[in-house]
Amino acid sequence: MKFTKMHGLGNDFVLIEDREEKLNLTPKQISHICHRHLGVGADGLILIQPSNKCAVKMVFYNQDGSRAAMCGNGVRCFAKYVYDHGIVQETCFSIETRAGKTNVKIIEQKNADTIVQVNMGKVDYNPSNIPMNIDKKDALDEVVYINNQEIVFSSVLVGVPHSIIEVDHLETYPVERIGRTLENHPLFPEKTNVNFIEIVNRKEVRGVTWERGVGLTLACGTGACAIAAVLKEKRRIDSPVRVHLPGGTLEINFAGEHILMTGPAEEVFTGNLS
Ligand SMILES: N[C@@H](CCC[C@H](N)C(=O)O)C(=O)O
Repeated sequence: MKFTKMHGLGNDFVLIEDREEKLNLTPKQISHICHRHLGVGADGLILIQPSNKCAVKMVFYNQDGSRAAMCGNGVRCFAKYVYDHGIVQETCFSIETRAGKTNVKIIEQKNADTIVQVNMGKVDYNPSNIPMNIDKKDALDEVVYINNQEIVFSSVLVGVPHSIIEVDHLETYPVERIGRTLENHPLFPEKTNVNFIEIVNRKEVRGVTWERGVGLTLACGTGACAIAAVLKEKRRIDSPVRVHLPGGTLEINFAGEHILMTGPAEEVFTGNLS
């Protein structure tokens, strides 16, 4: 089975063409392929399938084999792959995902990277859609206690559930412990991704993401959009905002209620799975 390894700001993926939709990979096989020692090594696995609604369909799995509706860095890699391999010929096209139709634009080739802009759609603030077990109109500035420590967080849906926690110092904050605990908190029946942020100024934010089904990653595209959306809602930033992540920077713009995410995608190597 042929595969291509790609990444977007260090958030890395194994891409496999499944044009006949016959690949029935089990969660165990997916986590084996993504395993850093026993497999290719990746944060997620992406299948490229045909679509009768859009130009092409992206099926996304996390490193642990769980399915996710959307992946921001993954969709940029996917867009680069289908464009470079002639599966689509246009520079602007639509991709079917479990979160709906996503429009992408191949912007430019910059050294090894292709810069891709993705219309990530509207952010959903309704807790029942996140989903979250609270009876409120939004989940901004909620409080939980983890080991008697008060944690203030906001949650939204950007195709997948995201929670945002503002901290004083990203470098010293216990991101793994709090991330894992909030990911699995009973408030979130389908778990949550957790983003820790420090606001630099009205145009720049630093962040790190604990991803559902993965753990700490070098970047998270949907996470960067969730961070920008929550901070804009609270009038703490202005569009466009640059979200600096351990693997690099994403630019997030607002076009009305839609979020535009711009960033790189790079192919690393190809191979065959035994
Ligand atoms: N890395 C992604 C998000 C992937 C899905 C996430 N782990 C989930 O389960 O919701 C991104 O770049 O958006």
